Amino acid sequence: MPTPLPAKLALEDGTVVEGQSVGAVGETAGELCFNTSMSGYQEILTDPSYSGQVMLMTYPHIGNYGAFEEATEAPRPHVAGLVVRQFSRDPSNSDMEETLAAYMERHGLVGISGVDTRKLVRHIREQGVMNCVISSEDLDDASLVAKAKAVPSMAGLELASRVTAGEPYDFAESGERRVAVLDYGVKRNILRSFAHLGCAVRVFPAGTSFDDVMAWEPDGIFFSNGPGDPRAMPEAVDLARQVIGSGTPTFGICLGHQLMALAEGLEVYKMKVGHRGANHPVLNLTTGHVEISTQNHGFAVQEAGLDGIAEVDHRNLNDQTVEGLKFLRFPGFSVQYHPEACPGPHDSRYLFDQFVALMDGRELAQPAVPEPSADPVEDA
Ligand SMILES: NC(=O)CC[C@H](N)C(=O)O
Repeated sequence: MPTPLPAKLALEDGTVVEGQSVGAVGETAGELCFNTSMSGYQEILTDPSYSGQVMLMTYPHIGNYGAFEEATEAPRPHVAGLVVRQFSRDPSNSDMEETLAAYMERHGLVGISGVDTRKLVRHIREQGVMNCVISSEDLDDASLVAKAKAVPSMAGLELASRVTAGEPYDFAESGERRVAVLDYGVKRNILRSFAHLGCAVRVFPAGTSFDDVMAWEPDGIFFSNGPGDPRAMPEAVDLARQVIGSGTPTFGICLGHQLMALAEGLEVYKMKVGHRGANHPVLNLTTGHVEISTQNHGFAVQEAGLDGIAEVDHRNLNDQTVEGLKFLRFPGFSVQYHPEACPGPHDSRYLFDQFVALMDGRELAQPAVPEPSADPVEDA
């Protein structure tokens, strides 16, 4: 195996770290984020919500089960770059179609390994999220730091137009009810989740007019996840306002949740450090149960001003931030986290069933949680 080329990671605050090039040789830039998932690197790399973000994986060993199409959330990677502690260059897995290195090279994805990821995470946690550059071409510290400083801030950045569908398309043509998906960078498993529950699913590009969405006669409207700052998306907020005004059942995930909140006059803010991982505890305030959730967001809905507009029905147990809203003025709800998982646990999958119930005009059933067994061996 050839010796990997040297690479550097530079942060806008002047921090520079040396490592080895992984994936494509080249240079990339974006907001440096970290994800605490212990597996699922492919789902993370291909999540369109990560457009414009360089992903640092806190799990120390990445690439160890190779790469395969089935584990992707989109046809290509969307992260701007990858930062890892140890990169597996010679993985072995009967399901893999290629190595992660080959996948990254094929898609021009630049990465760096050999980085003290724990130290960097502690740095970002203390200082707040910041922009960075990874390069295996330019190894001059001052030049790299200057490039990192020049990366536009994520605050105020509209990125959904980069990843939305070019044309409307049917993901599932037939079903008992029709879900119109507003695509700001939708993950495949959200579409699969609706189809699996017997929904016809039509995906509409960002920028589709209210009339064009309604002409399809949807039973429910879904605002998808996606990259960037929702406050820089006035057109999408306007559309959400029209949808809300029509009284059509509405559901939103992550960016979609933020857009629905903005449409109802609530505020969204940029967090010091976002939530990204597959192990974040969320309290369901209706059932009193804790869900272990998948998360990927750097913005959040402000709790102030909710009176008469929405109730917080899910809350993050790490920092108490708003994780879910039940709206009071129209039939709709939204979550900041990811019930579609991919990667992650399925504790929150019931939210898709609840949306189907809302479209059908049925009572929203709460998820059944098994009683813990007295004998831990029985659980195994
Ligand atoms: N996964 C998402 O939809 C992310 C939403 C938004 N871009 C944020 O970072 O908060």
